[in-house]
Amino acid sequence: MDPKDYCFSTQISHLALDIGGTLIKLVYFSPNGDNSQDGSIVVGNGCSVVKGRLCFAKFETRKIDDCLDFIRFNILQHSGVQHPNGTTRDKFPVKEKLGIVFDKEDEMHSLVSGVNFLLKTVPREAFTYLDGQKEFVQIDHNDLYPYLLVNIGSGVSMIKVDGDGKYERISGTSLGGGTFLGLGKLLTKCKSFDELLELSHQGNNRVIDMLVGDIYGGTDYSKIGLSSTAIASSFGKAISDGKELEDYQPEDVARSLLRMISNNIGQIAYLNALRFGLKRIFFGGFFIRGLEYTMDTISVAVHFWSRGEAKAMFLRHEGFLGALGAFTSYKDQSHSNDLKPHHQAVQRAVLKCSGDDSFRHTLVAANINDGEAIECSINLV
Ligand SMILES: Nc1ncnc2c1ncn2[C@@H]1O[C@H](COP(=O)(O)OP(=O)(O)OP(=O)(O)O)[C@@H](O)[C@H]1O
Ligand SMILES: CC(C)(CO)[C@@H](O)C(=O)NCCC(=O)O
Repeated sequence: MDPKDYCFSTQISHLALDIGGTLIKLVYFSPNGDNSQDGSIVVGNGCSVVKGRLCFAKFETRKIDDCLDFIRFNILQHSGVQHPNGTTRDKFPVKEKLGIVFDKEDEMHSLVSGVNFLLKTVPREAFTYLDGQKEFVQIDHNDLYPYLLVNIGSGVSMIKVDGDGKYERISGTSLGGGTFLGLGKLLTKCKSFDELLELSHQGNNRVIDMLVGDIYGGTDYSKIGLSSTAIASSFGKAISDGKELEDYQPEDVARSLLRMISNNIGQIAYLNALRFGLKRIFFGGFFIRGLEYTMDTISVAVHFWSRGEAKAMFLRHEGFLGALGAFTSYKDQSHSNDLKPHHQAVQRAVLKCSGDDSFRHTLVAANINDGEAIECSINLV
């Protein structure tokens, strides 16, 4: 288990789930203990406001049962929701596994809603990262659109956003976070994303990447704007080094791989921004993980190719865009006559569970410290 994982108990009243190719993202609302007894303050018209926090957790998709146990424990223990037969131990079909109803939301729609929500409501959400400097960007709500959203998950989606609910997926690439982790595991024998990142911190990409200087006798190719230290060919030195994989340090391989993936995404993003005349590019997805080297590489690629015209921006809650967007669509249910508690799920994955349905009576572990909680209140109609 990840050392950052720890056990805890919290109260979940509303939740949204995004089940991706690599990770499951969970956004849930946890009411404050200081609300009135049923957790809400009535404000009139039968409307009540509940104060609390939006919390974030992530789980590996292959360990979906941990996620379901986490939700089940925290919803059932606190909210008194009962399984149909009143016990948490019995088997029940996958859809009913949690004893709650999920409404499905479109993935791209959720991503866009998530970013718009963050940019409009959460202060100091967006920032630039260049030359080791993180600078928060003041977002003018009247001058937010258009922008390009680049979501780097297992694969990469590029979406032109023109307004609330106005967007088009204009491009994508299968060379994304999954490629980095998949190739990284094969090439370095590391077991996890964190291990691969740790390796990449210590590595030197120049050992394997072929630089412009390697081809041009140590000099810049200034006529076409390439410095001697620019990468001419990722992994290119391996062609003629006469080395086997084992002869390279895993740290250097990890570094080259991270650089290659980040550079490539930065370049494709820029080209798409150019295609539609977009000046602002927001990068999200769990691949980024707030990592300085990744953000720097992407920013440099965008800066370099756009000659400073376009700006790469990052988001504090980068990994939870889809789940947040699904969460924000709760309001769409406000006029529903259906009194069952609905929760949101990004529509893209079939829930898969192992055959073992026995409920563990331990507190379930979740990696909850990845996204800062957001203080907020929700209206219940
Ligand atoms: N703890 C982690 N475990 C596994 N991958 C991680 C972890 N942290 C960051 N990553 C990176 O994030 C990527 C997954 O990002 P994200 O959760 O945004 O995408 P996804 O929803 O799983 O994929 P997709 O949207 O393509 O279905 C992984 O492929 C990996 O590169
Ligand atoms: C398939 C999705 C949308 C799933 O999140 C994502 O992994 C992705 O955008 N992949 C890239 C696919 C492509 O455009 O080549």
